[in-house]
Amino acid sequence: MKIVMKFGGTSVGDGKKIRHVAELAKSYFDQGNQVVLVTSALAGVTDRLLDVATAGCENGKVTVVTEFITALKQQHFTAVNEAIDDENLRPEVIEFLTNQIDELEKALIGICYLGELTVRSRDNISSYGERLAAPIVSGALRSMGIASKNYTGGEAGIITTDVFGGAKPLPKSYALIHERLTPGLKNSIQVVTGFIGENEEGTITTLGRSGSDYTASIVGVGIKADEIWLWKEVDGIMTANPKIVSNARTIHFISYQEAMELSSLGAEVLHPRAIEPSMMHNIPVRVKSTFKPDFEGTLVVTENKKSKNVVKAVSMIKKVSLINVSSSEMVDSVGKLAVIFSILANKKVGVRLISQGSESSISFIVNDADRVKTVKSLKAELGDAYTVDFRSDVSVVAVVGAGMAGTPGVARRVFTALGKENISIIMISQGSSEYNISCVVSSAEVNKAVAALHAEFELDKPENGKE
Ligand SMILES: Nc1ncnc2c1ncn2[C@@H]1O[C@H](COP(=O)(O)OP(=O)(O)O)[C@@H](O)[C@H]1O
Ligand SMILES: N[C@@H](CC(=O)OP(=O)(O)O)C(=O)O
Repeated sequence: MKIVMKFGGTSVGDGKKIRHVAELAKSYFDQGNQVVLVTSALAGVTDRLLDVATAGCENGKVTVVTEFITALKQQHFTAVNEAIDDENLRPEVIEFLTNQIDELEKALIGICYLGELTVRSRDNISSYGERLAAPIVSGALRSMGIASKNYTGGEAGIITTDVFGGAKPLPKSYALIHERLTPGLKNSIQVVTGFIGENEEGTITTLGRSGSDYTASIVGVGIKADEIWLWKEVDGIMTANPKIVSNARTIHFISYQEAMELSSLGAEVLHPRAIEPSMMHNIPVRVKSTFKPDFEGTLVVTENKKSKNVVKAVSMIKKVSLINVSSSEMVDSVGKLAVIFSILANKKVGVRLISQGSESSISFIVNDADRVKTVKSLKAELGDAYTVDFRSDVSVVAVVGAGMAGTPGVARRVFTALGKENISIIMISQGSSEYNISCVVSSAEVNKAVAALHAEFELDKPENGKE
């Protein structure tokens, strides 16, 4: 089989974990599979890179950068020593990392002096997490006797749009990936950085936070993989976030559509765009636990295997704000909603949920980070005839499942379960696909809401009797 294996930040959290990841990939390669490995940054590194860049831009303190660089070197050099046994290989990897970290330091110091952090330089800075991880993973494989080479996303052929922080691959990427990675498939494991690509001028871009899943899917299409495996710290896609609901269960089969709905409704287990390339080319995606490799995990495929559960999973979105726009001007008029959403589009604000209760008002959910500019621009551009209110103490809870389509009574069960827990519903939204029902509730009650819906739809019970 031809498999793309992606390992997330927790899976490559330190040198010992990287060694485990390399052993896992090697075991599948030794069984006769062709493997391309996509790696994320070591856990927490991307956040720290962005934090230091933001701090450097705001306070200009070069010492903050130098202290960070010392710690970053220490962390990655320790990982090299833990992951790579072959002492002859270590100096080469250390030299590669040193050069990368020197470049990074110069870029960060430049930000301190200029006091400016553009979207382009944010992408450049945040790309270093993966660029430092990939040579260590590749070195660990070579140390185990497997031929291996590491590539940045751009070097592997991922050429993207110019949308820094949310770039998408250009169609020509797939042929390039095929041309560049296919020759090495038979006798090596090639390691590609997740999360990053480059635009047509060769400038680094990123595919959005948690974008390494998306990279795996893109590479999978490029090399015409039989399967894409996303290795995680959890057992698979589960009926709820297991950190919130302790009796959440692994979902054995889920359709592409359901997985996409779940991830766009907050289940952090997958990047929202990750499924799309695989779905377009009908490549099965398997979500597995790095720490329990023999467990089958979740298979994401086209066909939605019959499940007795109408609801497959419950998810939630935190750090959002509810915006409400109302005006009598909206009654009996044409084009007013277009005006409102154009204002948001011009400010590059994405809308996560919409609900229109009456002709005179519309409510929608945006990321909390976009709240201030959303309210300010709506007030400025709509004028005094409109009222713009917001609430920032809210979260979204959603039930997702293809079985909900055409099944009466699901909404009643959602509202009753929340009502029994005294949880007030602030806003409701259902897509016409009927694959989800989403409710906005107070953030203080969202964990309770997830647990209540998980219990109501008996998601703690084995699906189709299967453990
Ligand atoms: N429905 C869900 N199923 C599984 N994990 C979920 C779900 N919702 C949220 N999560 C969270 O998603 C994370 C996925 O695992 P992780 O190894 O962090 O992935 P990655 O490193 O690839 O981003 C876990 O921390 C888990 O708590
Ligand atoms: N390192 C990037 C990309 C990524 O996908 O990471 P992870 O697989 O650990 O979520 C991020 O933190 O956003």
